[in-house]
Amino acid sequence: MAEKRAENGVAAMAACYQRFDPAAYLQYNYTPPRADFDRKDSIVPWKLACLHRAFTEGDVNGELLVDIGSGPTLYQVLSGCEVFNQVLLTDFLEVNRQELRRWVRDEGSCNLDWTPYLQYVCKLEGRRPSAWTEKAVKLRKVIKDILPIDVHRPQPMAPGAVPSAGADCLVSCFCLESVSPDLPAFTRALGHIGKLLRPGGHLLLIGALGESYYLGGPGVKIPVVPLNEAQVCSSLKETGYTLIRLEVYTLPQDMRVGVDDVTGVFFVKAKKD
Ligand SMILES: C[S@@+](CC[C@H](N)C(=O)[O-])C[C@H]1O[C@@H](n2cnc3c(N)ncnc32)[C@H](O)[C@@H]1O
Ligand SMILES: O=S(=O)(c1ccc2c(c1)CN[C@@H](CF)C2)N1CCSCC1
Repeated sequence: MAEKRAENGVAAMAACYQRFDPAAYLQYNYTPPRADFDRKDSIVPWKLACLHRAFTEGDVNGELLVDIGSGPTLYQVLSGCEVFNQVLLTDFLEVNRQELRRWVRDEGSCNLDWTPYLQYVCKLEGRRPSAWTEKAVKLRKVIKDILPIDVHRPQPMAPGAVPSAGADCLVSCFCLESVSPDLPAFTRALGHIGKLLRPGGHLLLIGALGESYYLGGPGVKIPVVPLNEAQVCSSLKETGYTLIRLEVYTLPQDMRVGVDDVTGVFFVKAKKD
Protein backbone atom coordinates (compact mmCIF):
# COMPACT_ATOMS: atom_id res chain seq x y z
CA MET A 1 0.00 0.00 0.00
CA ALA A 2 2.80 2.41 0.96
CA GLU A 3 4.63 1.53 -2.26
CA LYS A 4 1.54 2.32 -4.31
CA ARG A 5 1.18 5.67 -2.56
CA ALA A 6 4.83 6.46 -3.31
CA GLU A 7 4.38 5.54 -6.99
CA ASN A 8 1.30 7.76 -7.22
CA GLY A 9 3.16 10.69 -5.65
CA VAL A 10 6.05 10.37 -8.10
CA ALA A 11 3.65 10.07 -11.04
CA ALA A 12 1.79 13.20 -9.93
CA MET A 13 5.10 15.07 -9.71
CA ALA A 14 6.06 13.95 -13.23
CA ALA A 15 2.70 15.22 -14.48
CA CYS A 16 3.41 18.66 -12.94
CA TYR A 17 6.69 18.83 -14.79
CA GLN A 18 5.01 18.38 -18.19
CA ARG A 19 4.04 22.07 -17.85
CA PHE A 20 7.53 23.26 -16.80
CA ASP A 21 8.60 26.34 -18.82
CA PRO A 22 12.39 26.77 -19.01
CA ALA A 23 12.25 30.38 -20.21
CA ALA A 24 9.93 31.45 -17.40
CA TYR A 25 11.93 29.51 -14.82
CA LEU A 26 15.12 31.23 -15.89
CA GLN A 27 13.37 34.61 -15.79
CA TYR A 28 11.99 34.01 -12.29
CA ASN A 29 15.21 32.84 -10.71
CA TYR A 30 18.25 33.86 -12.76
CA THR A 31 17.63 37.54 -13.51
CA PRO A 32 17.54 40.43 -11.00
CA PRO A 33 16.71 40.83 -8.14
CA ARG A 34 17.75 37.25 -7.40
CA ALA A 35 20.65 37.31 -9.83
CA ASP A 36 22.12 40.73 -9.09
CA PHE A 37 25.91 40.63 -9.23
CA ASP A 38 26.21 44.15 -7.89
CA ARG A 39 24.42 43.37 -4.62
CA LYS A 40 26.67 42.15 -1.85
CA ASP A 41 23.81 40.24 -0.21
CA SER A 42 22.60 38.69 -3.47
CA ILE A 43 22.32 34.94 -3.53
CA VAL A 44 24.28 34.61 -6.77
CA PRO A 45 27.70 35.63 -5.38
CA TRP A 46 27.08 33.40 -2.36
CA LYS A 47 26.19 30.32 -4.40
CA LEU A 48 28.90 30.73 -6.99
CA ALA A 49 31.46 31.30 -4.21
CA CYS A 50 30.31 28.12 -2.39
CA LEU A 51 30.76 26.11 -5.57
CA HIS A 52 34.10 27.74 -6.44
CA ARG A 53 35.53 27.02 -2.97
CA ALA A 54 34.21 23.45 -2.95
CA PHE A 55 35.72 22.60 -6.33
CA THR A 56 39.06 24.29 -5.76
CA GLU A 57 40.07 23.62 -2.14
CA GLY A 58 42.10 20.60 -3.15
CA ASP A 59 40.15 17.48 -2.17
CA VAL A 60 37.86 17.28 -5.23
CA ASN A 61 39.49 15.65 -8.26
CA GLY A 62 39.09 13.04 -10.97
CA GLU A 63 37.78 12.76 -14.49
CA LEU A 64 33.99 12.82 -14.44
CA LEU A 65 31.54 15.33 -12.94
CA VAL A 66 27.79 14.66 -13.29
CA ASP A 67 25.20 17.38 -12.73
CA ILE A 68 21.93 15.85 -11.52
CA GLY A 69 18.75 17.61 -12.67
CA SER A 70 20.53 20.41 -14.53
CA GLY A 71 17.33 22.01 -15.73
CA PRO A 72 18.03 24.86 -18.17
CA THR A 73 20.94 26.20 -16.09
CA LEU A 74 24.73 26.10 -16.32
CA TYR A 75 25.97 28.09 -13.29
CA GLN A 76 26.40 24.90 -11.28
CA VAL A 77 29.32 23.64 -13.44
CA LEU A 78 31.17 26.89 -14.14
CA SER A 79 33.83 26.13 -11.52
CA GLY A 80 33.76 22.36 -11.96
CA CYS A 81 34.59 22.62 -15.66
CA GLU A 82 38.12 23.76 -14.71
CA VAL A 83 38.66 20.66 -12.52
CA PHE A 84 37.05 17.85 -14.56
CA ASN A 85 37.70 17.04 -18.21
CA GLN A 86 34.35 15.28 -18.57
CA VAL A 87 31.05 16.81 -17.49
CA LEU A 88 27.63 15.22 -18.00
CA LEU A 89 24.53 17.37 -17.74
CA THR A 90 21.23 15.60 -17.05
CA ASP A 91 17.54 16.37 -16.86
CA PHE A 92 14.15 14.69 -16.80
CA LEU A 93 12.70 16.94 -19.51
CA GLU A 94 13.67 17.17 -23.18
CA VAL A 95 12.80 20.88 -23.20
CA ASN A 96 15.56 21.49 -20.66
CA ARG A 97 18.04 19.26 -22.44
CA GLN A 98 17.26 21.22 -25.65
CA GLU A 99 17.92 24.54 -23.86
CA LEU A 100 21.29 23.25 -22.69
CA ARG A 101 22.15 21.84 -26.14
CA ARG A 102 21.43 25.24 -27.73
CA TRP A 103 24.03 26.81 -25.45
CA VAL A 104 26.59 24.03 -25.82
CA ARG A 105 26.28 24.13 -29.65
CA ASP A 106 26.41 27.96 -29.51
CA GLU A 107 23.29 28.02 -31.68
CA GLY A 108 22.03 31.28 -30.15
CA SER A 109 18.36 31.72 -29.12
CA CYS A 110 19.12 30.69 -25.54
CA ASN A 111 16.66 32.00 -22.97
CA LEU A 112 19.36 33.45 -20.72
CA ASP A 113 22.69 35.18 -21.33
CA TRP A 114 25.15 33.34 -19.05
CA THR A 115 27.91 35.91 -19.64
CA PRO A 116 27.55 37.66 -16.22
CA TYR A 117 27.81 34.25 -14.51
CA LEU A 118 30.89 33.29 -16.54
CA GLN A 119 32.49 36.67 -15.81
CA TYR A 120 31.78 36.42 -12.08
CA VAL A 121 33.32 32.95 -11.79
CA CYS A 122 36.37 34.18 -13.74
CA LYS A 123 36.70 36.92 -11.12
CA LEU A 124 36.52 34.30 -8.34
CA GLU A 125 39.34 32.45 -10.14
CA GLY A 126 41.51 35.57 -10.17
CA ARG A 127 41.19 35.94 -13.93
CA ARG A 128 40.20 39.07 -15.83
CA PRO A 129 36.43 39.15 -16.55
CA SER A 130 37.17 39.12 -20.31
CA ALA A 131 38.44 35.55 -19.83
CA TRP A 132 34.77 34.53 -19.82
CA THR A 133 35.04 33.68 -23.51
CA GLU A 134 37.84 31.21 -22.74
CA LYS A 135 35.75 29.70 -19.94
CA ALA A 136 32.83 29.30 -22.33
CA VAL A 137 35.10 27.48 -24.78
CA LYS A 138 36.39 25.25 -21.97
CA LEU A 139 32.87 24.46 -20.75
CA ARG A 140 31.66 23.58 -24.24
CA LYS A 141 34.68 21.32 -24.62
CA VAL A 142 34.24 19.35 -21.38
CA ILE A 143 30.46 18.85 -21.60
CA LYS A 144 30.44 15.38 -23.17
CA ASP A 145 26.68 14.76 -23.19
CA ILE A 146 23.27 15.94 -22.00
CA LEU A 147 21.28 12.90 -20.86
CA PRO A 148 17.90 11.90 -19.46
CA ILE A 149 17.62 11.15 -15.74
CA ASP A 150 14.95 10.10 -13.25
CA VAL A 151 16.15 10.26 -9.64
CA HIS A 152 13.17 8.18 -8.49
CA ARG A 153 14.53 5.14 -10.32
CA PRO A 154 17.02 2.96 -8.44
CA GLN A 155 19.11 3.26 -11.61
CA PRO A 156 18.50 6.95 -12.47
CA MET A 157 20.36 6.92 -15.82
CA ALA A 158 20.61 4.50 -18.74
CA PRO A 159 23.04 1.59 -18.28
CA GLY A 160 26.54 2.65 -19.30
CA ALA A 161 25.77 6.38 -19.10
CA VAL A 162 28.17 6.54 -16.14
CA PRO A 163 31.14 4.15 -15.75
CA SER A 164 30.38 1.22 -13.44
CA ALA A 165 33.06 2.53 -11.03
CA GLY A 166 30.98 5.68 -10.63
CA ALA A 167 31.51 9.36 -11.27
CA ASP A 168 34.18 11.21 -9.31
CA CYS A 169 31.84 14.04 -8.31
CA LEU A 170 28.12 14.85 -8.40
CA VAL A 171 26.60 18.29 -8.26
CA SER A 172 22.87 18.85 -7.91
CA CYS A 173 21.00 22.09 -7.35
CA PHE A 174 17.34 22.56 -6.40
CA CYS A 175 16.44 19.18 -7.82
CA LEU A 176 15.73 16.46 -5.25
CA GLU A 177 13.42 18.47 -3.00
CA SER A 178 11.66 19.93 -6.05
CA VAL A 179 10.81 16.59 -7.61
CA SER A 180 9.97 14.47 -4.55
CA PRO A 181 6.44 14.22 -3.15
CA ASP A 182 7.67 13.80 0.44
CA LEU A 183 10.75 13.43 2.64
CA PRO A 184 11.06 9.64 2.27
CA ALA A 185 11.07 10.06 -1.53
CA PHE A 186 13.72 12.79 -1.21
CA THR A 187 15.87 10.46 0.87
CA ARG A 188 15.39 7.53 -1.53
CA ALA A 189 16.35 9.78 -4.46
CA LEU A 190 19.50 10.84 -2.60
CA GLY A 191 20.36 7.16 -2.27
CA HIS A 192 19.64 6.50 -5.95
CA ILE A 193 21.98 9.22 -7.19
CA GLY A 194 24.61 8.00 -4.71
CA LYS A 195 24.81 4.81 -6.79
CA LEU A 196 26.21 6.99 -9.63
CA LEU A 197 29.13 8.15 -7.41
CA ARG A 198 32.28 6.21 -6.59
CA PRO A 199 33.11 5.58 -2.92
CA GLY A 200 35.17 8.55 -1.75
CA GLY A 201 33.64 10.74 -4.43
CA HIS A 202 32.13 14.10 -3.54
CA LEU A 203 28.55 15.34 -3.61
CA LEU A 204 27.90 19.09 -3.87
CA LEU A 205 24.22 19.62 -3.08
CA ILE A 206 22.40 22.93 -3.16
CA GLY A 207 18.76 23.19 -2.27
CA ALA A 208 15.86 25.13 -0.87
CA LEU A 209 14.99 25.35 2.81
CA GLY A 210 11.41 25.78 3.96
CA GLU A 211 10.03 25.79 0.45
CA SER A 212 6.62 24.20 -0.19
CA TYR A 213 6.06 25.27 -3.80
CA TYR A 214 7.55 27.15 -6.71
CA LEU A 215 6.33 28.41 -10.09
CA GLY A 216 7.75 26.34 -12.93
CA GLY A 217 6.02 28.66 -15.38
CA PRO A 218 3.05 31.04 -15.48
CA GLY A 219 0.44 29.39 -13.26
CA VAL A 220 2.52 26.19 -13.00
CA LYS A 221 2.66 25.61 -9.25
CA ILE A 222 5.02 22.74 -8.42
CA PRO A 223 5.04 21.27 -4.89
CA VAL A 224 8.35 21.09 -3.03
CA VAL A 225 9.34 19.09 0.07
CA PRO A 226 9.87 21.71 2.79
CA LEU A 227 13.28 20.83 4.26
CA ASN A 228 15.22 22.02 7.29
CA GLU A 229 18.94 21.58 7.92
CA ALA A 230 18.47 18.65 10.30
CA GLN A 231 16.45 16.71 7.71
CA VAL A 232 19.10 17.32 5.04
CA CYS A 233 21.85 16.08 7.37
CA SER A 234 19.81 13.06 8.46
CA SER A 235 19.03 12.06 4.84
CA LEU A 236 22.71 12.37 3.89
CA LYS A 237 23.75 10.13 6.80
CA GLU A 238 20.98 7.62 6.06
CA THR A 239 22.13 7.26 2.44
CA GLY A 240 25.85 6.78 3.08
CA TYR A 241 27.42 10.22 2.90
CA THR A 242 29.76 11.91 5.37
CA LEU A 243 29.03 15.61 5.71
CA ILE A 244 32.07 17.85 5.16
CA ARG A 245 30.37 21.24 5.26
CA LEU A 246 26.87 22.74 5.42
CA GLU A 247 26.35 26.43 4.75
CA VAL A 248 23.04 28.31 4.83
CA TYR A 249 21.94 31.51 3.13
CA THR A 250 18.81 33.31 4.33
CA LEU A 251 16.98 35.03 1.48
CA PRO A 252 16.53 38.80 2.03
CA GLN A 253 12.89 39.88 2.08
CA ASP A 254 13.10 41.65 -1.30
CA MET A 255 14.28 38.45 -2.96
CA ARG A 256 11.08 36.76 -1.96
CA VAL A 257 9.41 37.67 -5.23
CA GLY A 258 6.37 35.43 -5.26
CA VAL A 259 7.74 32.73 -7.55
CA ASP A 260 8.17 30.43 -4.55
CA ASP A 261 8.07 30.51 -0.74
CA VAL A 262 11.72 29.58 -0.20
CA THR A 263 13.15 31.02 3.02
CA GLY A 264 16.76 29.93 2.68
CA VAL A 265 19.24 27.98 0.59
CA PHE A 266 21.62 25.29 1.81
CA PHE A 267 24.97 24.29 0.41
CA VAL A 268 26.32 20.84 1.28
CA LYS A 269 29.72 19.34 0.54
CA ALA A 270 29.74 15.65 1.39
CA LYS A 271 31.75 12.53 0.61
CA LYS A 272 30.37 9.08 -0.24
CA ASP A 273 31.42 6.52 2.37
C1 LIG B 1 13.89 23.44 -9.74
S1 LIG B 1 14.58 22.75 -11.18
C2 LIG B 1 16.35 22.89 -10.86
C3 LIG B 1 17.09 23.27 -12.07
C4 LIG B 1 18.56 23.67 -11.88
N1 LIG B 1 19.35 22.55 -11.36
C5 LIG B 1 18.74 24.90 -10.99
O1 LIG B 1 19.67 24.90 -10.19
O2 LIG B 1 17.99 25.85 -11.14
C6 LIG B 1 14.30 21.03 -10.97
C7 LIG B 1 14.71 20.21 -12.16
O3 LIG B 1 14.47 18.81 -11.90
C8 LIG B 1 14.01 18.19 -13.10
N2 LIG B 1 13.28 16.97 -12.75
C9 LIG B 1 11.95 16.79 -12.64
N3 LIG B 1 11.67 15.53 -12.30
C10 LIG B 1 12.86 14.87 -12.19
C11 LIG B 1 13.22 13.54 -11.89
N4 LIG B 1 12.32 12.60 -11.60
N5 LIG B 1 14.55 13.22 -11.89
C12 LIG B 1 15.47 14.16 -12.18
N6 LIG B 1 15.19 15.45 -12.47
C13 LIG B 1 13.89 15.79 -12.47
C14 LIG B 1 13.15 19.23 -13.77
O4 LIG B 1 12.99 18.96 -15.14
C15 LIG B 1 13.92 20.51 -13.46
O5 LIG B 1 14.83 20.81 -14.47
O1 LIG C 1 18.88 30.71 -4.86
S1 LIG C 1 18.15 31.30 -5.90
O2 LIG C 1 17.40 32.46 -5.60
C1 LIG C 1 17.07 30.07 -6.45
C2 LIG C 1 17.28 29.41 -7.63
C3 LIG C 1 16.42 28.40 -8.00
C4 LIG C 1 15.37 28.07 -7.20
C5 LIG C 1 15.18 28.75 -6.01
C6 LIG C 1 16.04 29.76 -5.62
C7 LIG C 1 14.06 28.41 -5.10
N1 LIG C 1 13.06 27.64 -5.76
C8 LIG C 1 13.64 26.51 -6.45
C9 LIG C 1 12.57 25.58 -6.90
F1 LIG C 1 13.09 24.41 -7.18
C10 LIG C 1 14.47 26.96 -7.61
N2 LIG C 1 19.15 31.63 -7.01
C11 LIG C 1 18.73 32.47 -8.08
C12 LIG C 1 19.85 33.34 -8.56
S2 LIG C 1 21.27 32.46 -8.97
C13 LIG C 1 21.48 31.49 -7.59
C14 LIG C 1 20.25 30.74 -7.20
